Amino acid sequence: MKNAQSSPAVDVVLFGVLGDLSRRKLLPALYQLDLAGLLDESTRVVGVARQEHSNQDLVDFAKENLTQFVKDGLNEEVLSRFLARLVYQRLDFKQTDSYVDLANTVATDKERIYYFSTPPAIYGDITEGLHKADLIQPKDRVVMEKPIGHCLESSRVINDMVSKHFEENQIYRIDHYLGKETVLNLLVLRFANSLFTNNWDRNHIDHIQITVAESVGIEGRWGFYDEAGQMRDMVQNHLLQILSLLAMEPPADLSADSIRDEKLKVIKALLPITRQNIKEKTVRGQYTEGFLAGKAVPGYLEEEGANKNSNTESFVAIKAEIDNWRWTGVPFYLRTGKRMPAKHSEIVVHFKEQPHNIFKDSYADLPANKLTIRLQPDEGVELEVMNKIPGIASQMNIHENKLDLSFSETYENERVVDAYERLMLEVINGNQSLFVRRDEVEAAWMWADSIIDAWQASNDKPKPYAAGSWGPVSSISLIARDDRQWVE
Ligand SMILES: NC(=O)C1=CN([C@@H]2O[C@H](COP(=O)(O)OP(=O)(O)OC[C@H]3O[C@@H](n4cnc5c(N)ncnc54)[C@H](OP(=O)(O)O)[C@@H]3O)[C@@H](O)[C@H]2O)C=CC1
Ligand SMILES: O=C1O[C@H](COP(=O)(O)O)[C@@H](O)[C@H](O)[C@H]1O
Repeated sequence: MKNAQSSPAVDVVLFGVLGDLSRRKLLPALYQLDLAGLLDESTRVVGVARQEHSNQDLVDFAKENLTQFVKDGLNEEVLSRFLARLVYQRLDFKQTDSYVDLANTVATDKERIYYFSTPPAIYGDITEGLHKADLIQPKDRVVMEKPIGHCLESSRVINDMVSKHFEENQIYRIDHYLGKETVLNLLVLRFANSLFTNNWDRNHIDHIQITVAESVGIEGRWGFYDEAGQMRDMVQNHLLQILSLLAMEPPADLSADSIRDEKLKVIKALLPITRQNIKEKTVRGQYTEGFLAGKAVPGYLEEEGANKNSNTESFVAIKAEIDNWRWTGVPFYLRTGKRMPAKHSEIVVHFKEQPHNIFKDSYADLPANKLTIRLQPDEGVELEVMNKIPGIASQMNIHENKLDLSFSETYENERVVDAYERLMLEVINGNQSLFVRRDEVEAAWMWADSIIDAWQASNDKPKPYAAGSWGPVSSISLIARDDRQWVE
């Protein structure tokens, strides 16, 4: 189908097509683009994996997973059009001499998008294999999933190997939080509203809380997750990306590098957390058995495939500080964890209190204004303000109220697009703005590595918290020490 935005005809080559990310997110995202008429009629999806399978097996696999993961049901006509785009190619990604097989499958007359949905340790092998089979042209692009590496050093090795054969303008380091509607809206909220633009600094803001809570556990991903933990899986990438968009200086424009330059400065200005201050600045936790939505769930150490002695954290809370003109003295409290009471991610900006209260008779302690940005679910923006209660009494009766902009109510005819859909389209169209540059990844690792090193050196075990709770008690103390509390 020719589309209104006329995206180019491409071959999307999905390495790891039978994996978890592909079946839950990537194939559904591509289907949705097809449904929206955003794929060129000759665009194909070449699924690559190491088992022997036929094209029909891939079609059956895709159909089963699209049925499960595409919300709002499937359109039969679009489904058959989409399934007809699929081609399967068997390949052991580590056998770098065997990519000639792939060369016989992918198109030579189209731009190619190589999507690495595999463990990052083999990104280098895949790049080498593609190079040896002469499968990299200047217009081709590569998408690398996060986390890139396990630490700064391993991320450098991986980036070096990929950069040997791809230029930086061909490399799309994906952080799917950058494709979320509400995360993108941070730019609009901050830079299209003078109310916020002019009050977004240490003179007006007391502190900021960023919570990314998940109710899921590790979902059968023990092998990957236990090596990573919540710090590498979520903080090093998603939370630092949110933090940097929230805290960056206004970019000159919306171009990829203008935004990335500003984000990088924020990450570089984060005060290091080291062996000296690790205990006061961070808390790490691990869930034990508990209840979620009334259902008993196992603890981390009882998950399928678990090593009972694992000290990997499934929860992290951090008091982060940005050492620059705008933010000195304003803590950013971050917390993220698995098996928390609900999937609930939000940013709460606590403005400073009024210096003086002329409404003491009706309200002794005027609360500060609070801006809540609901990232997911129930996307929206909410501002807590004080308001007069209507009435004839001569005394002013005032109370706290909310200006609430709910996306689902305000834009009821618009679908909230999944992050992977948006990002896949950006790659197809060759726009790097919503992807992460190498220096950002490295600066983020540098900060995260210091925390991980300090945890290892302290030998402390992660603090237990019951599944279905908001994390270990010590995460409450982390913020209470500053006379503040988490917004629940
Ligand atoms: N799952 C998620 O929700 C998210 C994942 N990511 C990232 O996406 C990437 C993929 O993750 P995920 O899908 O969960 O991982 P999976 O392990 O589910 O999938 C990886 C796929 O790569 C294949 N593979 C691994 N090694 C080789 C090899 N040598 N030759 C051929 N195939 C190989 C695996 O094949 P086989 O099945 O035969 O082992 C598997 O199908 C990772 O980098 C992860 O960090 C990022 C965000 C979210
Ligand atoms: O990257 C990852 O993100 C998911 C959470 O993503 P969301 O879009 O559902 O908020 C997380 O569960 C996973 O462990 C991590 O790898």
